[in-house]
Amino acid sequence: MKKVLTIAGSDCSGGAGIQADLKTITAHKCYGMSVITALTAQNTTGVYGIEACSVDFVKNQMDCVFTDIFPDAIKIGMVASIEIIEAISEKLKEYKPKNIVVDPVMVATSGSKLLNDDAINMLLNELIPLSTVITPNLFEAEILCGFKIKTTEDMVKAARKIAENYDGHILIKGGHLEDNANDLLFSKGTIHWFEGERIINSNTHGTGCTLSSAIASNLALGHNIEESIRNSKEYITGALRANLDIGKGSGPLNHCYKIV
Ligand SMILES: Nc1ncnc2c1ncn2[C@@H]1O[C@H](COP(=O)(O)OP(=O)(O)OP(=O)(O)O)[C@@H](O)[C@H]1O
Ligand SMILES: Cc1ncc(COP(=O)(O)O)c(N)n1
Repeated sequence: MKKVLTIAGSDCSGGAGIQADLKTITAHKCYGMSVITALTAQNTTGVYGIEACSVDFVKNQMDCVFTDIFPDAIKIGMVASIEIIEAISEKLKEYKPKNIVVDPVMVATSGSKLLNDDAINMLLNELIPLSTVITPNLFEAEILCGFKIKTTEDMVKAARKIAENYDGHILIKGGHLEDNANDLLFSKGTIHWFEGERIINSNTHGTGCTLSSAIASNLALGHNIEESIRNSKEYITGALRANLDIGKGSGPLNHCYKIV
């Protein structure tokens, strides 16, 4: 069985973060493992508290995973602080795993900050260079490229700008576009669109986490980057279509739609 590690924050309500990742990894019939960077007290209506893990404890978790069950792919989500980013980078350089998907999580859908402002440069300079693919949403891509993104043309310009300082694959997600949910893959100068019909469903808590852990699972299973994104987009579309409606705010996805 292929092994997939998620390095992310915990969402006690199960919709995003570690919990969404492990559900997604399991739905892909891979073995899921987790390194928790922070605990969040959150639900579908908002984030009500964050307790970051100590740096030593993040390193301890990473050592436990890497020295015993070496992952075939890794998804990195909420990393919380400069110190935690440094710890993760140090351990990735030590163990040199392949297939690293970085979802540069900055702000929750509900508007709460999940990354300290002073940590953005560290994310850019330390963690992103170690990744195979990054999966910013429109807001995160704006921070990475330095200008506003409103249209699909802007998405291409943003990807070109980000690629000036980054060698890997860039997937800019169009979930927050006004019309279709089209995602752009920019790989070494080549543009590839993954078109997605917008599904009318306000329950989108954890879509970014789900997509990035689905991509990591597909890479672990041996698919190339384009196949991995195509399969992951299909997975997320199904999970949105399956229309789970729980909680008082923007609810989670339905990961059970494919499980027998
Ligand atoms: N209403 C929708 N219909 C179809 N696909 C969607 C919809 N909303 C998001 N997606 C898809 O879900 C994936 C995640 O994109 P999105 O832009 O929502 O990421 P995100 O903002 O990081 O997610 P999160 O809400 O977890 O922060 C993308 O493939 C996007 O196209
Ligand atoms: C622990 C954690 N990680 C990531 C997100 C982003 O997901 P969303 O934007 O859907 O709230 C989150 N809310 N919580």
